Amino acid sequence: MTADLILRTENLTRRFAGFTALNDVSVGFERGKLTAIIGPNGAGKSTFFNLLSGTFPPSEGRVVFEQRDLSGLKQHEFAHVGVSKSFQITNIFPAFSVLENVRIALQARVGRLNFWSRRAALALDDRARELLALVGLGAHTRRTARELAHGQQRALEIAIALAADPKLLLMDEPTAGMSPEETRSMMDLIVQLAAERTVVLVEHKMKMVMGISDRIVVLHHGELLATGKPDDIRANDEVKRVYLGQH
Ligand SMILES: Nc1ncnc2c1ncn2[C@@H]1O[C@H](COP(=O)(O)OP(=O)(O)OP(=O)(O)O)[C@@H](O)[C@H]1O
Repeated sequence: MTADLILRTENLTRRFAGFTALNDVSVGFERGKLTAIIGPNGAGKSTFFNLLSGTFPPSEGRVVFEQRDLSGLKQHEFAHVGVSKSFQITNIFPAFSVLENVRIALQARVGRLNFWSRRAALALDDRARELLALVGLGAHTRRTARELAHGQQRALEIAIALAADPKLLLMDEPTAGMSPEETRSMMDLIVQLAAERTVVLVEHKMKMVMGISDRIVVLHHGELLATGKPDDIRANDEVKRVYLGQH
């Protein structure tokens, strides 16, 4: 049986001034699954993420989402085709309330026309509250975004990414800089989100994603080292060798 792939890369390559950060990576991502892209420092994970999310174009090869070649698509067009991302860097309006931050993201999606109808505005508020409840911020809707703890700001970014109702959610090191407690609740949230949509996340810490991912993609020196189920990856000698001494 062939897997139902929502996203695949074909010979994806990215060079920076002659240095090849990602080399000839062809890999598929299954629909409805949680896939983690892992690899040691400098493996090419961020480069891969930025190519998947359209931050910059490949030097060679292509990214295909639902049979559509995304090459040449502008950054904002990714959300329109169903791909949203949550960044490592915060992407929120710090002076606005938590609710407003999500409402603005929802507004961007429905367009200007509906904005002046009171009913439409209330529907947006309801949806924003729903998304905030989903990410665990239901009790914080009126606070300004800058008042939130780091982990809560990351959760807010996710609510903003979900406002586009993506088929595919891309996350770059979602637990970076988090306390152990924040990390645990973020992992729970990721599992919950992955139950309803395809999630691809980049993560430096291998142990953390092993327990929650359906599939793992391992990069090393910009190349695809292995791909498979967590158990296969754990047992893979090359992966063990690459990670030895790292943790
Ligand atoms: N804009 C750039 N210009 C030049 N070299 C770059 C650029 N971006 C990345 N690189 C190089 O490409 C390689 C892969 O970097 P990348 O950030 O993709 O790795 P990574 O796996 O995300 O690493 P880390 O876990 O340390 O974040 C590194 O050697 C890096 O120095």
